[in-house]
Amino acid sequence: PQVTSNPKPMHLGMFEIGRALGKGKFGRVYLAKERKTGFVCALKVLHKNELQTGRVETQLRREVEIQSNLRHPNILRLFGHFHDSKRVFLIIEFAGRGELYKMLRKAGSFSEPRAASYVAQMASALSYLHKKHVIHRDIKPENILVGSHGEIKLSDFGWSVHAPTNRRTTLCGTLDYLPPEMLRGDSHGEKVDLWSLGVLMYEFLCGNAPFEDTPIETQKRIVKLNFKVPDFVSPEAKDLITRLLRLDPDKRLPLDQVAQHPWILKHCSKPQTAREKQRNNHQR
Ligand SMILES: Cc1cc(Cn2cc(-c3c(Cl)cnc4nc(-c5cn(C)nc5C)[nH]c34)cn2)no1
Repeated sequence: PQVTSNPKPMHLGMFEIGRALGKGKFGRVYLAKERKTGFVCALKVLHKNELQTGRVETQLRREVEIQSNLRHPNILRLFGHFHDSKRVFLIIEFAGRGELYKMLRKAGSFSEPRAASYVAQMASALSYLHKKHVIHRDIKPENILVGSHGEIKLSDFGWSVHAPTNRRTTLCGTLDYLPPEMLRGDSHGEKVDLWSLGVLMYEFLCGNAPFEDTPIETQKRIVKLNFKVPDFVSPEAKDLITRLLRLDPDKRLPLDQVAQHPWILKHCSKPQTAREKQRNNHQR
């Protein structure tokens, strides 16, 4: 829906509701079409009573506040929101190819060119976020969707905050992606997303997270940096993973150097236009 200068109140009747696309802890997501314009979107329906018991209203408010102001090709758009007596509705960009983690589970692991393309797109999205001093804090395959041209879309800003900060809400879900400073409850900054990018890249290439274990063992392995990159991973990819998975946040490779890393350049150099090919051939 185009946001007009005099926005009319939004309500459920504006939308034709289609099939369920997925479900999360506090509700479901449906395919939806705005009746007036035919605009297709995803409508996330959350139940107020469950939000209250889950004490996640603050996170939801933050998710709406942060995500509605973001504009980047690799960040899922939040176009607007409205509510009725029982439910909150988020009008979200529809990602045409669905959830990345389902693709990862089906494929087992991704090829190095495919993983490099995803890591490069993530680095671009995170660089945009960090320039706005927003940290995502919950980078994992489950929070990445895929657009209709195969581009990735970072979503679920329920854990995002403005840096620096420390955590006030109890952690829930997998610990696999948490950096040591968040496990310790220390104050932390944008560099937590660099650690999670390293965990994400490892999982893309290996099919499992580097510190995957029982919750207690995972925490011990994270703080001791106890992981091994399998031999089938190329030396360049292993180099990038080890430059991101550093206990000291200040030693993690900055995003602009991630984008320029040999492994990324090897797989992601943009295809040359015919003119560029012609010019390069003349220069040989
Ligand atoms: C509640 C709740 C559920 C979820 C997880 N979730 C996200 C979606 C979703 C969104 Cl938000 C936007 N676009 C989507 N496109 C799909 C999709 C496309 N195909 C071909 N298959 C699927 C599935 N899902 C989308 C659905 N569930 N987070 O909070």
